[in-house]
Amino acid sequence: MISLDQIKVPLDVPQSKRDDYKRVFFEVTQGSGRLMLMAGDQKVEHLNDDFYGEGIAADDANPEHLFKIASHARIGAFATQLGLIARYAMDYSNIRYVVKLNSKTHLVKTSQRDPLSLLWLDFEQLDYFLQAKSIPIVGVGYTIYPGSEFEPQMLKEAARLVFEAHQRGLLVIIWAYPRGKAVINETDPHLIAGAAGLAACLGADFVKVNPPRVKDGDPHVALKEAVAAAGRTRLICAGGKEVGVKDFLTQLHGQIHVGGTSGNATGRNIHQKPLAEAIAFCNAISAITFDGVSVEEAFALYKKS
Ligand SMILES: O=P(O)(O)OC[C@H]1O[C@](O)(COP(=O)(O)O)[C@@H](O)[C@@H]1O
Repeated sequence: MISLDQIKVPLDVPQSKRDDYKRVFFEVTQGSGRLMLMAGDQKVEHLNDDFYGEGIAADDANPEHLFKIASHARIGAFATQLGLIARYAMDYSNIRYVVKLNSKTHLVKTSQRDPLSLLWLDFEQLDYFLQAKSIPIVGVGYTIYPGSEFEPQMLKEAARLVFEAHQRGLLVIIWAYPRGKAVINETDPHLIAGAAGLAACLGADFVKVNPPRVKDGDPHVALKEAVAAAGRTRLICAGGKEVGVKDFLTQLHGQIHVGGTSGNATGRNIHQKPLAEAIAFCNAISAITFDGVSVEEAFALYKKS
């Protein structure tokens, strides 16, 4: 557990917003310093590939499934685009929202053109919701693709976004995915560590990376370089394609307790399940992330729910 006065408030958070920032950080991490983020931005990134088809629960065909899960399960926060929030949050106002401010589809392949994902909105639109105070917006998210020929544009937007968000007492999560014709291996541990350090230089509060892959040895040990490179920016791992529940919980436990990560941001492994199972799965992930329970205890919680 961490106490409020142990939270290092970045210097781009004005004095008037320091308490807001600390409160949001404490709420989102449930006092643990770790983040359990439910990722619901894939309706853009992967269009309907992640939401309809073999092995995917029929519940997932409708975007409201995401909100039903997020509002009934134990999660730190739910990340999605502002348009979906505007359409559903009036019925799901108990969710802590992270607004994903840039997104792109996967239709243009990297082999055709390097990835470029730019801001959809300015903070002026976000301020409309922040001032209305009708729904809890706790942070913003932005994806960078280090190695893309368009990285300068994304880095410039990301740096300004961090400043503007911190000026409002909001948290910032940077999705850092090395990608582009110049990137030979997106899951190389050393490259992922570089991307994590880049997010630290942007001033992010959390950086999300895809877990590194290694030919031999423990992939969780390979995470240590990235966790160290991120410094005070806390590193979390993406969930990836759906795997078995126990395998996922084992992987998460190893990432945290061997790799030293500060949690996880999961999409498909949660929302491709029917509602009851998805909620139970979130609760099991949160028990590991926030309460430090064992894989067996978390799996028992999942089975019981
Ligand atoms: O690496 P890709 O294919 O661009 O995936 C990006 C997507 O993966 C995530 O980072 C995590 O989602 P998953 O847990 O489903 O992998 C999403 O937030 C994001 O939209």
